[in-house]
Amino acid sequence: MSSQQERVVIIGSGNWGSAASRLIGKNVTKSSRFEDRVNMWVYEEVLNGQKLTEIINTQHENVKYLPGYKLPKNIVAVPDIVEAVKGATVLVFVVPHQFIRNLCKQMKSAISSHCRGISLIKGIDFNESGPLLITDIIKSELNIPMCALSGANIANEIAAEKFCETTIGYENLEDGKLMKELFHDDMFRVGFVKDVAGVQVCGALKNVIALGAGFCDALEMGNNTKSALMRIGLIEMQRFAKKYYSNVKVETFMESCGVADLITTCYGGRNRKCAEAFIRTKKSWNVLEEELLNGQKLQGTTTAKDVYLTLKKDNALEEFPHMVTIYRIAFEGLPVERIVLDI
Ligand SMILES: NC(=O)c1ccc[n+]([C@@H]2O[C@H](COP(=O)([O-])OP(=O)(O)OC[C@H]3O[C@@H](n4cnc5c(N)ncnc54)[C@H](O)[C@@H]3O)[C@@H](O)[C@H]2O)c1
Ligand SMILES: O=P(O)(O)OC[C@H](O)CO
Repeated sequence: MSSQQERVVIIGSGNWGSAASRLIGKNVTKSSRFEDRVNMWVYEEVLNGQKLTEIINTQHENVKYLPGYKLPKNIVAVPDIVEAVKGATVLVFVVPHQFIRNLCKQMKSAISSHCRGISLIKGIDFNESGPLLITDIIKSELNIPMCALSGANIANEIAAEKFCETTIGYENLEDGKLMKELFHDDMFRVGFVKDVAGVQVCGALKNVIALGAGFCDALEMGNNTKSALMRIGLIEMQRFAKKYYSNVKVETFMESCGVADLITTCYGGRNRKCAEAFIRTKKSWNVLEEELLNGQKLQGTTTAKDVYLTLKKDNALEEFPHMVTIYRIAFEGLPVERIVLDI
């Protein structure tokens, strides 16, 4: 190991975190630019009496979040976040968005000034002044430059090495190229846009539109209806991006992180699945998350709520009728048929 080499650390080990570790673990060994060993911070839990970190480090499989796929042996599960990030020069953030702030606070003291990061997180945070990008939260906590990666990327399909594309949003092209080396492969094609905000707004808001797609599926409305809702959703995603991030590029919505992710998530994602079940079973979101996702997390419900509250505060509900209807069906008992009638 040379001291010039990049030390990569993955923060998170869920479904996507584990699938991403397969790409990263393989790619670091192909280039002398990187150390071979990659620490993966794991939120520790015990399965049948054995710690998840021990299972990963001995069986090389995340049997809970990505069963059936081996992780490369150079991926090392570490339960202590400060120990995991020690000496890191590249941080890959891939946790459900609600945990990011707390994790940054925990690791802050161990992060060096020459570190760079990339967020694979699809979510957004909000405070009284408006929406907050996950990369901006990380930047403000850790003071490191950030890229974002998002795309039509259902983790299990990537683990199965089925072809897909993704998009890296960068501010500094050299950082973008470094991140591309970590992820790109014949079956996982990386594209670039100089639009960190656009990539993340797409990734967060498609989760809200996916709830609408699930409601539509519960109504058995068919493909034409779902396509109409997706088209309207895409327009509202763009409108939201322009309203809060004036530099977002319209081309970003044509990349994998935009229209392609919207399509994949409205057909194959967890948000769609839980939203259909929400209507069919009348169970609460928490119960459905617990029953259907085996520890994986829903992002769309929190985002739908935060988007709604932000738009309400800004007197902008009328500009976003589809996202408002989705919120009201999800949280205010609005009849599901309104998903179509409100168009
Ligand atoms: N799964 C996918 O197909 C996919 C694809 C692209 C992007 N994403 C995005 O990637 C991000 C991570 O999702 P994922 O699918 O890897 O995770 P996941 O939903 O599969 O798993 C949840 C993870 O959260 C961890 N966790 C639980 N409680 C925690 C706590 N208190 N603090 C910290 N961590 C805790 C669990 O250990 C687990 O690793 C999300 O923003 C998601 O939207 C997911
Ligand atoms: O399962 P979802 O709904 O969180 O979506 C997964 C990915 O974001 C699809 O690209």
